[in-house]
Amino acid sequence: MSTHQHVRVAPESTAPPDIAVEAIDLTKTYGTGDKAVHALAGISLSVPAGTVFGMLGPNGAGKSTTTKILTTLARADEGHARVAGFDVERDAAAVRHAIGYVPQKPCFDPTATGWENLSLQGRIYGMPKKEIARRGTELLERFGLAEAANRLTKKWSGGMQRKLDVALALIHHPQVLFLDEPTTGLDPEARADMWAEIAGLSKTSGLTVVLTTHYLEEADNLADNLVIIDHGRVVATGTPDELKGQLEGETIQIQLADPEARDVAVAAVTAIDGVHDVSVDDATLRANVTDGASNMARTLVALDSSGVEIASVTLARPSLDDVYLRHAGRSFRAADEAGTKEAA
Ligand SMILES: Nc1ncnc2c1ncn2[C@@H]1O[C@H](COP(=O)(O)OP(=O)(O)OP(=O)(O)O)[C@@H](O)[C@H]1O
Repeated sequence: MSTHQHVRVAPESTAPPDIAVEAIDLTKTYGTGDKAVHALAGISLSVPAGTVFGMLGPNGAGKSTTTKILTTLARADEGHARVAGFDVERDAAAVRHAIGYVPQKPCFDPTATGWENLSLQGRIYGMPKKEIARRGTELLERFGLAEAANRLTKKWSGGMQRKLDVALALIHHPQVLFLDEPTTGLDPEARADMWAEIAGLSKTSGLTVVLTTHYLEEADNLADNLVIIDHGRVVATGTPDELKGQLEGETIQIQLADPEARDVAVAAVTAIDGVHDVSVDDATLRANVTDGASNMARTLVALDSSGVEIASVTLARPSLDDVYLRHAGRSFRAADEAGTKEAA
């Protein structure tokens, strides 16, 4: 792992398991009494080896806590987890050797060059000098950092620094790479670049990647399978397409001119046959419709007859936001904002 600590060499393991990560009923409470925060209320998940797995959830959902337990940095109160075939509690040292971990906060040394950072990381893992040089060169080239390798990393761009963090986590050839919010704070171009790197890692190196994100688009783009986490529980699981496929038809999204009209609007739309899962968040009303074109027309007529003014209307295929809304009862954005406020 990429935190600066010594780890023992892993015991001989048999062939890599088909399931790279498995968690069963993990619970975790921080604090006690009135101050207790139930961060995890029974998280279970299973990650096939060689795939990208997404843990998607709003701020405060429990993604980082789950990652910390799987990377041996925190202990669950209850439940079990195995990573790369090793139990996270009984074989913690073996787990640490089998994984790379990129936390939310940068872990490179800004006062050292890229090359010095990689070299130090290799020494922490007890790798021979020649192997550090070989693997370091390979990683610098793979991430397009070779030209900058001898410059101080504090002068690198945010995207380059993030890629160095990933390279550091990969120096010792881990089987499973954990990425905690890998693209938070990056500009759109650097984010797209990082997505391409992450997708490439599992496709070309057979690495298992477990990433946490609160970007719906990131999970949709990258994850072969994902869990949606809300309030410390898994509320939905599947491939992005399976999850979206659970919602039949299309989604109508209507921006109300006056948020005060939302109750009247919901009542009017709910009464229409073929319109389901009507919800409203501030001034945005959403509903699923089986036959988009004709139900869109009926919806607009119903709102007009009820005296509800409309600012704009869109019709779209269901997104992961709609999946989240169905399971959590509120939009992802609203939950994300609430989670940020709770944590403050
Ligand atoms: N060390 C801690 N002490 C007390 N409460 C904590 C601690 N770490 C996390 N929490 C709380 O546990 C809950 C889950 O936090 P966690 O960081 O796992 O969520 P998250 O989904 O990763 O969110 P974020 O994206 O904001 O990191 C939150 O309510 C958070 O405030």
